[in-house]
Amino acid sequence: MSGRRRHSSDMMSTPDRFSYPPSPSPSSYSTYSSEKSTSGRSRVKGAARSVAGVFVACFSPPDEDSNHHSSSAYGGSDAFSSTSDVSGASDSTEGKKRGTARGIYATQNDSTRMREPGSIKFTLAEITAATKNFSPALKVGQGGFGTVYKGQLKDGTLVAVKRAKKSVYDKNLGGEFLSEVQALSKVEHLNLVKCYGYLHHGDERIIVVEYVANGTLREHLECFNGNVLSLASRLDIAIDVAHAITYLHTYTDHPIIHRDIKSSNILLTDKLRAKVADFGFARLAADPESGQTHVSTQVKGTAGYLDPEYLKTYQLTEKSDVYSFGILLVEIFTGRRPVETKRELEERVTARWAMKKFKEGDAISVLDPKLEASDANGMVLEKILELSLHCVNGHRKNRPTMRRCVEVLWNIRKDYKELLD
Ligand SMILES: Nc1ncnc2c1ncn2[C@@H]1O[C@H](COP(=O)(O)OP(=O)(O)OP(=O)(O)O)[C@@H](O)[C@H]1O
Repeated sequence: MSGRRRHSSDMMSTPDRFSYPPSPSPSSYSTYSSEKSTSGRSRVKGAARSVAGVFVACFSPPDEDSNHHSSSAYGGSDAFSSTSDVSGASDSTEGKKRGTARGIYATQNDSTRMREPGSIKFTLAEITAATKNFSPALKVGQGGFGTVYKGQLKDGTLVAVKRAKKSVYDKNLGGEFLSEVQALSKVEHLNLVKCYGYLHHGDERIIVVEYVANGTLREHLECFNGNVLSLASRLDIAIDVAHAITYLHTYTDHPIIHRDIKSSNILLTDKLRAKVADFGFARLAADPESGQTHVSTQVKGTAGYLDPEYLKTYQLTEKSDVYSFGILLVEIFTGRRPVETKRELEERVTARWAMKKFKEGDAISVLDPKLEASDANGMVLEKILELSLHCVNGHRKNRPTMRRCVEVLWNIRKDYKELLD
């Protein structure tokens, strides 16, 4: 996302303090922990292995086999066995300067014809009109895929126009690009950024998505607009995100694995409702040779969120998203990034630090200092950490499904409201 990035992360442990409303028993998690079919899996190879290897070494997930069943709910193996110096979420690399839009636009062909109503194909004329010829004034961000512009379609719809950078483009990706975007454009959920369509013209690859006006979750955690996200809002946002991922995982007969759940991919509306962005785009940005340039970009850019079992096996499943979601939960309630390289060693990996405190019965000390350390907030934090501890279990089969996470979060919100009433 934009240039406002930093680093952070963490883990969990077992509570036996806080006599708040009963928390889901360990067994309630294990009910949902059985592994799903391998239908949605993919294998990444090549360069990814070497990059990923670095992170395997950094995190070296402990395989505490003794903690598989109900015991795993409390202190089961986690992925944070080391506090090695991990370079956390770093900025994506800038794409090279592109040819001017005017130059491309001058090539009159099919792409400049007006779009059929309902078509997801955009014409270059539409895109250049919407973005005022890719006006720098309308640039809203830069990510691994390329540059993002705010735009307005003829009918007034605000859109985000994501223009692939050169390094992402490859002729061999043509068919895949189209089929991916066509598939993604059918996915509709209140908490997912809607994909409106694409432009595939010459060496241009452009994706047009719903514009979400109120910045990223990461920016809000940093109070970029001067406002502190309340605990209730954070809980709502966590639930919105869980709904979105659950929807992707249960999407028709072809589950979609997001692959890049992180706070900078969560966009907020004016009413602070969350919309998850960039689902399914990882493959669009993949290097056709290695099978995954963007995956390696992600390994670098979002190290703190990466499933250690994925790093070991290169097999991506829905449970990899669950792991990232667990890290995100810790981030939302501590306010810290998954990896905070400037902190002292024991606090550098946020989830590990938080889990340790949680297990010591001192969860409240990891609450975002911008929030009041009240009993009600403490209760929520305890339960959130308990859930995220399960999500970040080193063994994916012990992690809950996203559907289960939703249920747990609903209960936490219910308990919170009751406590406040
Ligand atoms: N749909 C959108 N609506 C409004 N702004 C957006 C939208 N999508 C992206 N942005 C802005 O553009 C920035 C870059 O987004 P992009 O998704 O390309 O990169 P990223 O997710 O931060 O990076 P990476 O590719 O490494 O995951 C975001 O930080 C956000 O500020």
